[in-house]
Amino acid sequence: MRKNKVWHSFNEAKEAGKKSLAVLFDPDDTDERSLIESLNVCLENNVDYLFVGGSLITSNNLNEVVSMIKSYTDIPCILFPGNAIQIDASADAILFLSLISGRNPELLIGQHVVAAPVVKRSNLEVIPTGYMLVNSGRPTSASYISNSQPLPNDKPSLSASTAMAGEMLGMRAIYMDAGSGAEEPISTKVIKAVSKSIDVPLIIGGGLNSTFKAKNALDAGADIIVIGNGAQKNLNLVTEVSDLVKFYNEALNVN
Ligand SMILES: CC(C)=CCC/C(C)=C/CC/C(C)=C/CC/C(C)=C/COP(=O)(O)OP(=O)(O)O
Ligand SMILES: O=P(O)(O)OC[C@@H](O)CO
Ligand SMILES: [Mg+2]
Repeated sequence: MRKNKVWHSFNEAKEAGKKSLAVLFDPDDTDERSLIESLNVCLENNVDYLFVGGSLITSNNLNEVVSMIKSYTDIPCILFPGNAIQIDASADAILFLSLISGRNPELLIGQHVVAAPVVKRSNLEVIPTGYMLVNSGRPTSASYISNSQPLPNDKPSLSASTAMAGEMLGMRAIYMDAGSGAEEPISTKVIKAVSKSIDVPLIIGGGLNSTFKAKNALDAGADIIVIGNGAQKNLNLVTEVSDLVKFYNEALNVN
């Protein structure tokens, strides 16, 4: 297992008050040409992390996507797996997600038992991550596939207590997700409550398809914001959101 290089970069940034941007690639929605185009934009804009994964991957190209990311960029490539078959040893790290918002044992510990020997043999950096789905209006792929009930978007203390429990269990990051393509992102009240309750890095994603929504998440306390669908539909969003993140970091004088 690699030393905790990626996690340290999450944590050092957080401690310095620095915000980071991750772009999510879903292998099912990625072809070679658009991937190269997107990677160039990520490189030009100094995107901090590249996440790769999906709730359900029907294609067989996880390895190709990771290999292309590794050969075109030196941006850390981080697996964001929907299940135990989404493991590729050539990535840099894996968010070892446990779905702590749900009560489905398969996603709390089951897939992890299946994945553990494969991950152990790899050189992947493992980042134990409490994954919390938050209701975003309509069901998302992640809420449907996980057969779990997301946290309500208007009960900050439920999310805060869940995140605290995850941290107390030893999770080294919390990823709160409204789900890919969410109609509504996670409310700022929920993000604020969670951010105040934990010390580990807080990743926020789902439905961040405008700079306005990205800014709200950052203002509320997100350390890392993730954009997926929005970037896929409009690559300019990567430039706009990374300019926003740079603006924050310059204002903090931590660039
Ligand atoms: C630790 C290992 C190996 C697996 C963990 C498995 C767990 C707990 C998964 C959590 C539940 C889940 C299904 C998460 C999916 C997260 C993800 C990669 C979302 C990406 O977006 P999609 O949900 O694919 O969006 P689209 O509907 O746009 O395709
Ligand atoms: O695709 P979007 O809506 O940007 O969501 C990104 C990610 O958090 C989904 O799991
Ligand atoms: Mg998907």
